[in-house]
Order: sequence, then C-alpha cells, then structure tokens
Amino acid sequence: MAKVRVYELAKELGIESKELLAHLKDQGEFVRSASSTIEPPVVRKIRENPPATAQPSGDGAAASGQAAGKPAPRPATPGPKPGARPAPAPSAAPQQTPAARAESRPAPKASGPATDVSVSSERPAATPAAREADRSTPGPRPTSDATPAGPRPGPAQPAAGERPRRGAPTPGPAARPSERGAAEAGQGPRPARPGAKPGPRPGNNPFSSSQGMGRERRGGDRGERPGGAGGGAPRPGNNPFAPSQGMPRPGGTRGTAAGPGGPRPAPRPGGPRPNPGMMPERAAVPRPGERPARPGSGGRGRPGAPGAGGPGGYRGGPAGGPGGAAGRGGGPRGRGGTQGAFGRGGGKVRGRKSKRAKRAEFEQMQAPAIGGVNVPRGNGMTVTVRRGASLTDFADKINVDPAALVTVLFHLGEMATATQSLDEDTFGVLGSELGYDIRVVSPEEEERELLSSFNIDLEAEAESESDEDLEARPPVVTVMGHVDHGKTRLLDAIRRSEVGAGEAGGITQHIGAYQVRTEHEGEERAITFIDTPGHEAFTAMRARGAKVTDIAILVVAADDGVMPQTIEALNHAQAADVPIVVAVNKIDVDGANPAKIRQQLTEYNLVAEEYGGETMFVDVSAKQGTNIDELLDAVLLTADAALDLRANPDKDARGVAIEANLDKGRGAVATVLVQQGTLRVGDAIVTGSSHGRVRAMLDEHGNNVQEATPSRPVQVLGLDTVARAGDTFVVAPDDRTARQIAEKREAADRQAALAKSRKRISLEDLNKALAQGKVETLNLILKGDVSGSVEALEDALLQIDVGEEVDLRIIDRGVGAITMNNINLAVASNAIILGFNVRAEGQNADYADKEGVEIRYYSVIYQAIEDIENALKGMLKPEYEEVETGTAEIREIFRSSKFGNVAGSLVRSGTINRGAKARITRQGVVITEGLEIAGLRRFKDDVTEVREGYECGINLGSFNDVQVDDLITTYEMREIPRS
Ligand SMILES: Nc1nc2c(ncn2[C@@H]2O[C@H](COP(=O)(O)OP(=O)(O)OP(=O)(O)O)[C@@H](O)[C@H]2O)c(=O)[nH]1
Repeated sequence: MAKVRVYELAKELGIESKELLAHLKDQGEFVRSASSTIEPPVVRKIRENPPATAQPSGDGAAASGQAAGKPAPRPATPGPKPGARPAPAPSAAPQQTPAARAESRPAPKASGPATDVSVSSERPAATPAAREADRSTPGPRPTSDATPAGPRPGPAQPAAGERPRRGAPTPGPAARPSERGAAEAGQGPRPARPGAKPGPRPGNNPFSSSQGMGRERRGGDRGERPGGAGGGAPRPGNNPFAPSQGMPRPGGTRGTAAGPGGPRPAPRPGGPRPNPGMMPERAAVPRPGERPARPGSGGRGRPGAPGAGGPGGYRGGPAGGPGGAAGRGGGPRGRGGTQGAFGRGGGKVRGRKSKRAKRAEFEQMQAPAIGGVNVPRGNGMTVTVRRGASLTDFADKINVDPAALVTVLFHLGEMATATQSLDEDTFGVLGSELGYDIRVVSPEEEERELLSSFNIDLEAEAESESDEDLEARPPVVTVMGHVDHGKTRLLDAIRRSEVGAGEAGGITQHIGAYQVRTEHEGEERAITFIDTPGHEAFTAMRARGAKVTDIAILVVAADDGVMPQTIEALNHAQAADVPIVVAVNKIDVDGANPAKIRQQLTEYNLVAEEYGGETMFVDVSAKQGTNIDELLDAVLLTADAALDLRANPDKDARGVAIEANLDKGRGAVATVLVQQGTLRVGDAIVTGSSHGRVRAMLDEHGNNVQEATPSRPVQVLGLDTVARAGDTFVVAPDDRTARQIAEKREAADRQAALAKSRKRISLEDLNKALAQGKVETLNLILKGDVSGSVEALEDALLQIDVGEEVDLRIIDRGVGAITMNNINLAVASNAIILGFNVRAEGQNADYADKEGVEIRYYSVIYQAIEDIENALKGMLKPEYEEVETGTAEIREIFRSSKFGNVAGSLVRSGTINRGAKARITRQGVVITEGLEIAGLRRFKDDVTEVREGYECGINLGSFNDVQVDDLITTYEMREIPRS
C-alpha cells in the first residue's frame, strides 16, 4: 500500500495541508512539506484523532462519527450525556468533559492523544469520588432502609480509583482486566448511585468491545437500575445470609432487579452471557465468617474485605460497586433462594471454625509434641491441684485431653491412668516437662479454696475485722505429759476447782472439753481445757490441720522426772509453737524433787523463770489439789504475755470438732470448740463431711445453751453423721450450702485417701527421700508385746551408725497393740511404726493404710535392725510382702480327742483357706505365728475355703492354745519387686 502524503491526508480530513503539516510537526513527525509521505501508523493515528479543526469526512468521518455518536443514544444511560460520562466530582467535571469527548472517539494509540487517553484513564478515578459524592446525596434511592448501606467513601475510594483505570476505554489489554470478570465490570466506575447518572463509562463506547466494558456496562446498567431503582436490589455482599452473593454470578445477573443482576438483558450485542466461569475464583468467595456486610450495611466493605461489596469486595476493589449501591437492603428480597443455592449453602458447607477451635489450633501449633501428642506449654503458669488429684483433674485445669497427658507421662517414664491419683512428685515431673508449676495444695489451702467457692472467705473475714470487732477470749489448754505422771488427775483437780467455785451441778459430763472460771488478779477469767489428756489428741488434731491449743500444760511427775514422752510432748508443743506451762506434779510424794525437773528441762529449752527463763513452772499435787489456782494463774499470765487471744464474736461461728460419737438416743453428737463468731441453736453447720442444723447445744454441766462464743466448747446435736476429731466446722448461710460443702469434703477425702495409698514414707523409699532432702530424720514408733523387747529393740536401733545426713529418732515406744494414737503420731511426724510381735488390727490397720503410714512387723529383733540399717544405707531389699487373706474370730472351742482343739470361728473378713499360713493374736498381741490351717470344716463337711460372714471349725494342727475371742489371721507372702 502506497504511502499517503500529507496533502492527501489533509484533503481526506478536509483540512489544509499546512495545518496538517503543522500538526504533524507538533507531533514530532518528520515531515517537510505537503508532499512528504506519512508512515501508515501515523496516518491511522491522525485519522483516528485528527487535528482539532478537522471535520470528519469520508471513512474517517464514519468511524469517528460512530464513536462520537454512539454513547448518546444509549437507552440505558438515562440522563448523562457522554460528556458527563466520568460523572466527575463537580469541580472536575468541566475540565474533563472535553477530553472525555475526545476520548469517546477512537482512542489513538499514538503518543499525541495519549495525553487524552491518560486523562481519560485518570478520569474514572474521579468517578468514584463523584459517585461517593452522589451517594451521599439523597438520591432516588428508593429504599430508605438501604441508606446506611450507602457506600462509605473511605473504603470505597482507593479501590474505586483503581478499578476504573483498569477499565479505561483504552482498547486492548487495558480493558481486559475488566473483562475478566463480571465482578469488576459490574462494579467498576459506574456510578450506580442515585443522583449519579450513569456516567460515560467506557462501556458506553460501542467500539470498545474489547475494553471489557460490556460486562461493566452490564453491571453498570444493573447497577443503575437498582441504583436508580434503588438499593432494593440485593447486592450480593449485601445479604448477610448469602455470603457468596458477592459474586457477580449469573444468578445475580439475571436476577430481578437484584444487585449486579439488575440486568440489561442484552448489554451488548454479542456480549457474553454471564456464566459461572465469570465468577471469581472460589477462594475469593466470601465466607460466612468473613463477610462484613450486615443487613443494611449496603455491602460497603472495607477494601479488600471479601464479600464486602459485591464484586468490588472480592478484590479489594471499589466497595460499593454495583452491588454496594444497588444491593443494599435488598438482600432478603430478590432471589434469596437462588442466592442461597450458590452462596449460603456453599458457605455453610465450608463451615466456620469457632474462635475456640482456632485458638486451640493456634495453641496446638505452639505446643510441644511429646510422644506424638501436643500439649500446650504452660510457660511457668501455676496450676493448683488438690491432694489426690488425677491427670484428668489437671487436664481439666489446662483444658487438654487427659489421654494426651497419660501419653506424656508415659514418655516421661511414669505410668498412670487418667483417673489415678498422683502424688506431688509425679505432678512435679509432668509440670516441669510441660512448663507448669503444679502446686498440690495443702489441706489448709484446700479448705480455704473449698469454702471460698461457697463465698466463705475466712481470710478476708479476718482481714476485714478491726480491733473494735475483737474481744478477749479464754485460752484453750491441753494437758500433756508422760504416762502416769498425773494428767487425768490434774484435769480432774482443775474440774473440781470449778466445782469448788460454786458452779451448780459441777462438771458432770465428759464432752471432750470444759471451761473453768478462776479469779485472776481480781477478775474472773475463764480457761478452756481439752479434756483428752496426752499429746495424742493434740497430734491427731494437728494431723488434720486443726490448731486448737493455745497453751500446753506439761505435766512432769516430781518423783519420776523427765521421761521420753515428756520430751515427745514437749517437742510436739514446740513444733506447734504453743507456749508451755510446766506442772511439776506429785509434789506430795516423798522423794519428789521439783528442782531436778526444772534442771532437766533446761536441756530442752524450757528454762524456769526463777532460773532466768521464760517458762512458768508450778509445783502441784493433783491428788491433793495443791496449787491448782496457781497453775491457772500461770496459764493466764502466760497467755497474756505471749498471746493475743481475741476473736470476733459477731459473726457466723467457725471452730473445730473436738470429739464426736454416736449416741443411742440423740444420734450423732459432736463437741465443738468455737474459735470465732457465735454458734447458735438453729445454725446450719458443717463439720468435716457431716452437716446439719444445730438442734440443741449442751455445756459441760449438761445444761442447754442457746449460744456459744469464742473458746466455748459445746456439745452439738443435729449433725447427720459422726464428725471426726480435728475437723473444722463453719456455720453456712443455709442447709443447702452446708450439705454441699460436706459433700465436696467427702469427695476430697476420698481422693486424698486414694493418693495416700502411696506411703507417706517407707523404708523402701527412705534412701531416695533422704537424697532428695525430703527427710532428714527417720522417725520411728516402736510397739512390742513386752517392755523388754521394746527396750532391746530401741537400744539396738539407737546403736546403728546412721551417719551425718540422717537423724534416727524413736519418737514413741510402748507395749501393746498398735493403736490409733500411734498411727496419728506417725501421721503427724511422718514416722514408721515397728511392731514387734504386735499388730494393728481392724479399723486401726485400715486407718494406717488410709493415712499411708507404714507399719512393719517383726518377730525377730535383728531383722528389724537389719532392715533399718539397710534402709538407711539404701540397700534394703525386701523380698516378700505379707498379704492378709482372711481373719476369723474364735467364738467357741471344741475339744476333740481326734483333732485336738477345734476353734469354732466366724470369718470376719476375706476367706480362710485350708493350708493357709496363720497367726493368732489376742487383744492385738501376737500369740503365735507360722501356724497352718490344718483342717477347715463347715458343719460336718471338710471344705477348702470359708468366706466372710460364715462360721466354720478351724483346726490348727498341734497348736491348741486357743481362746475364745482370739483372732486367727491367715496370710500369704508375696514377692515384691524393688523399684
Ligand atoms: N501422790 C500422787 N499421786 C498422783 C498425783 N497425780 C496423779 N497421781 C496418781 O498417779 C497415777 C496416774 O495418774 P493419772 O492421772 O492416771 O496419770 P496420767 O498421766 O493421766 O496417766 P495415763 O492416762 O496413763 O497417761 C494415779 O494413780 C494417780 O492417782 C499426785 O499429785 N500425787
């Protein structure tokens, strides 16, 4: 094709050659004269964009005429002239209009018109602003409820500015992005706003089919409609129930006046019908959890908030695109069903993770994997568990699966089931692995926690009390001392002194404690005495965490001197930080040497006042009642000097159960000592795991009392079960709370009992405990059948070379069966009991077991010594463990010439098997051991075993020294592996 010359083109364009020449030169073309040739691309460019004065003519006119004329007749663009197409902001409009006009012609590719193109491409950037301006003007938006849904300028702008650029009328690639998705097309620069007449969107240019405006136009048109017709059109993102509606999907397109779908049936001849392929990628579909659009929110979304504003929302595009404008308020209308089919259902299917699930996921990501399970790290967090807690309890506290903890523990070398009670050490191992500081709470803390869960906060109560609330209360005194030094007699003497004071009726009842009044420095003062002498009761209560005693009277017989139990009692009192008053008793006895007692006790830090110390010593005779008043004076002086004994009587009572029993006529009876507050008849009370309403209260004289103030012991009637000595009591707000506290305590006790099934301390783990510094002293309690063997055992044990690290102490010894007191002392002192030919039987054995006290039985002294020695050296190798299989009580003895004596017995527990090993005990003392059940009969039949509750005849072979009431215990020896 021949090259066109300047004059030819000028002629074609209907302008003068020199004008064209000048224009070309302005454009930078290398032309000299009218006969110069012009390169075809330049020709095309000029034809497309002739100089301003050019009049369309010929071909070019046809082309340009089309370009210019097309937008105007567009029926769907009500109002706006093409020139107004950018719908610019008012100020921008005038300048932009001409350019826009020019732009409506075929866009030049050449650099010259590029300015215009750029202007035009910028122009839409103004459009959103205009739209926003329009949006803000109350327009013909029909649905007023959609108003709040109006596009927020803020979020819409940036994206809006972007979008039009992409959709600029520049043919070619620039237009394509718009074409890519109906989403963009639909929302783009088109002002589907009331008042914002649809501007000259690129889509108005029928020649820019490749601009992607077809769809934009669709969207725009749709938008216009609803925009004009208002927000009634449900914009996808507008419908909170249709998360995926934001898509300009076919449904929307076709939808009634619905949002983007407010359709122009034929947006552009040949324009593609919307199809699912136009939908944005699936991932862009807003999910339920992401949709920001609430009803009425108009689908404006934050830029980039998926689903915020219809299509625009997906890509962070101009929020409030067509959907944004059109869809507001319309969600529920239109074709909700269709929307649901595409959107909501899909959203549901994908589901949404709850915050909790997300958090758990996050935590799991942070969790260490031990043994293939993930458990969140504690990062030093303190977790408290109660005694006897299990992995399940701990798991509950840190919100993990108990099974995971079982696995973790297993990988740490400890085997435990999820519900098994664990000891402190095991929790320690687990805690340090997982980063938790697991604290096994003490009984006191546990009690505090329990009560505070019922809004009974004893600490806060105490803190809130001012000095004015507190009133002086009598001291509570316990009498302790060595056996036969006169404790009981002294308590009697004190009680009698009260009678002597003229109390009507005297103290006739033993209720576990009593109060006496005495004149002290001209003032009548009361003193409360715990009527159970000996440190056993004292330790029993301490073992339960109860602190009852304010002052201890240590009774020492002047004719006997300081004895082991004197020291023991003294140690207990000092350990409990209880001041001591020494009663040097039996001064009436010949040979009594009170001075010697004073001198002996100085070795134990009890220095008499007359020797410059702080301890008051009073010489008394319990038998003769000598110096009893002086003793009471000394108690009060010591109390006043060493203690601040005050309590608030004006609150609900709190205290301790001193004694309890089941009375045939009155039911469960408990003697309680009120420590704070005032206990009244009718109060709902809970002590330990028993509870009830105080039906009546009796004092030590048997008199009914209506109320008991601090330090007052009273017998309480009305509890449902027998409380235990040392159980604390509180008055609860109501019966129900009292019952619930009792139930919780019972459950806690059960758990604690399970945990205690692991021994407090045993010879087997002694060496480990010593190594860990848990114990520095091995406390032993010796019980034997005769005093000679006990002494021999004690002497032998004390001669064991125990080294520097450990102290071996024999804290109690005695003759006879192992009693509850022995066990309580072992509990309080973490001691091991050695039974030499004696045993703990029945409930005592059960109690020891429950409390985790180890009792070792021996019949040969050297075995006991060897065991202790080996335990201290860490070399104890126990091979066998004795397991009791049954007990039978002898009811009758039948003499048989053929078999010898046959013991007619009742099986008390377990089973008695023929051939089993047996021992005979008489009142807790072993009579003989190593026997065998040689014959076993039920009536006339020989049997191999007899179960609990059945009677039988037992023949012990050649052993005939059986008596009625003897206990036959059968046992077997089981090998136990050492850990
Ligand atoms: N002569 C004399 N005998 C006393 C005195 N006090 C107690 N006794 C006697 O000493 C013996 C033991 O007295 P208890 O009061 O039973 O001694 P205890 O310390 O309570 O003894 P246990 O209950 O076994 O621990 C009794 O026979 C009393 O009569 C005293 O002051 N003078």
